[in-house]
Amino acid sequence: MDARFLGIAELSATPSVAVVVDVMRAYTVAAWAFARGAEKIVLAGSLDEALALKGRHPDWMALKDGALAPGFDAVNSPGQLRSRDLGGRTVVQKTTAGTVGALAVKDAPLVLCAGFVVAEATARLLRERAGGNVTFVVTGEDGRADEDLACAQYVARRAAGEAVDAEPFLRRAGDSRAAAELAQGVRAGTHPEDVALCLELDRFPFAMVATQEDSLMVLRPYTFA
Ligand SMILES: O=C(O)[C@H](CS(=O)(=O)O)OP(=O)(O)O
Ligand SMILES: [Mg+2]
Repeated sequence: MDARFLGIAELSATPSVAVVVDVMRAYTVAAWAFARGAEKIVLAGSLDEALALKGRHPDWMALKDGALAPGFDAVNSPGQLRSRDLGGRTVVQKTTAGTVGALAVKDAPLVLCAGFVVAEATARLLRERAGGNVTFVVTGEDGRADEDLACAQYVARRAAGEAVDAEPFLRRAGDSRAAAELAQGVRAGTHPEDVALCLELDRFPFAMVATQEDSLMVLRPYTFA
């Protein structure tokens, strides 16, 4: 497997396989949403689109990063989301980095969204499905967010079949700017356990696959047989 690690702005051609990484916090939140019963997550391109979707589907749950805003039901916090019952619900998610990264590769034949919580399942799906080039979209900080880069590099090595000690990768993520800002309350819409929840390696057994459905980018869990 040939792995490339690119920021969103560095994406030029449509990759054949894309792994969109957002550890803090979009794809940790998405994984928790599925763990709490959500059926699917629609990745919205803007706050207005998220609100319009919610307007057309009042039973859907609209989620944004930052502070809660009128029309939205939840924020991008795994600590807050993990106590919600989302059984059968559709979530609409709009965040600064994670959802933008997935929409940037929406035409790729295979798009996975990942964080540490689904690292091994993501690597397993890559081992099963991706033989050649894999583009890891490092969504944070123009491709330099160390929590995302560390996770991407870890998954790439596991996908290549290497035995890898996860601890240095998790430590890098824990020392990242995003972790510090979340812990210090610099970012809005947080929970005290958000950083720890984002660093739970393989918390969930499923991968997350995004596909286009009726012009929407829709994320669903992928469970192995
Ligand atoms: O909610 C998050 O952690 C970030 C937004 S911000 O950097 O805190 O403003 O969004 P994400 O797309 O999950 O990185
Ligand atoms: Mg992020």
